Amino acid sequence: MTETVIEAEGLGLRHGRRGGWALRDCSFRLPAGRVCALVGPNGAGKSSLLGLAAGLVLPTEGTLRTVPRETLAYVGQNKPLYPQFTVGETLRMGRELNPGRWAATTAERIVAAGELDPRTKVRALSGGQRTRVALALALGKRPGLLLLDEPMADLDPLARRELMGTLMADAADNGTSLVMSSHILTELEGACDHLLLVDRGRIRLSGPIDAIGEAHRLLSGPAAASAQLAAHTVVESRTTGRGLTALVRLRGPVDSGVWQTEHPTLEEILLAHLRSPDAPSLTTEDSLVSTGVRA
Ligand SMILES: Nc1ncnc2c1ncn2[C@@H]1O[C@H](COP(=O)(O)OP(=O)(O)OP(=O)(O)O)[C@@H](O)[C@H]1O
Repeated sequence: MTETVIEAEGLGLRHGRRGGWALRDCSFRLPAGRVCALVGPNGAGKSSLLGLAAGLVLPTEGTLRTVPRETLAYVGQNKPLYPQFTVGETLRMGRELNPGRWAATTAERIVAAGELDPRTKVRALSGGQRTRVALALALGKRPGLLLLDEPMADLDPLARRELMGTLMADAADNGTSLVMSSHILTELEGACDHLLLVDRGRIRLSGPIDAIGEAHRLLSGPAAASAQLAAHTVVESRTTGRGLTALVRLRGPVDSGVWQTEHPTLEEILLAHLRSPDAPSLTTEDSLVSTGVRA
């Protein structure tokens, strides 16, 4: 089995003793070398999951294993940087904190691509410019696993495209595993090959994007034939007049004389799951937690 960079089992998190569960009963495995989209609506638990993976908070229940701390980098939504440092001092700090592994050229190239003057104080930077410095610091660390909480949120479209390209190139060249959160799938689709859909603190979908796509079909047919759907796992079904459309996971053959079958888009799959909170979740083969596998 491929190396694992995150393995969660029965993971749960409560913020404070009186708080509700931000995450509950989450089990999944992220194989090394994947670029993973962590998607879900506002308040779903994405930041909580990244905070747990980054070791910023401890689980209330269950376990999460990940890579050693020195090979992990995390860029949170608030981009914690020292405001009184200049950009140049921030990169020097990166070098001093990561002796022997600091990728000076990578970090400097990211900063230079944003035309940032190394003498500018961090507090004088815009939100998007701070994101750039935070990404330079994170990639400079040459992480084995890079966790990014809504990295693209305050970047303009050009910077977004350029930095996404830099992240992808780094992942390809150095085998960096990436987890990027967003509540907008289209922001990450195309760049990612693995998906974690979190909703109301639960993992709803987990696995390679190809496998998740392949597992689902969109069926259209007469509402009168709806009983036939019981042979499959129905994620969502909608009736319009005499017609019925259903997003299903097939468990056997479909009568092609009755149903028209299509491959749904990833967005259709996600939206159907979000609209149907009671639909069973799906964890595809290689992201199943197998007891005994060490990270
Ligand atoms: N520090 C905290 N104290 C108390 N509750 C919190 C705290 N942080 C998050 N929560 C709660 O935990 C749940 C999950 O929040 P989280 O920030 O992980 O969601 P998210 O998916 O990242 O959302 P968004 O897309 O809006 O950033 C929410 O109900 C939120 O109110």
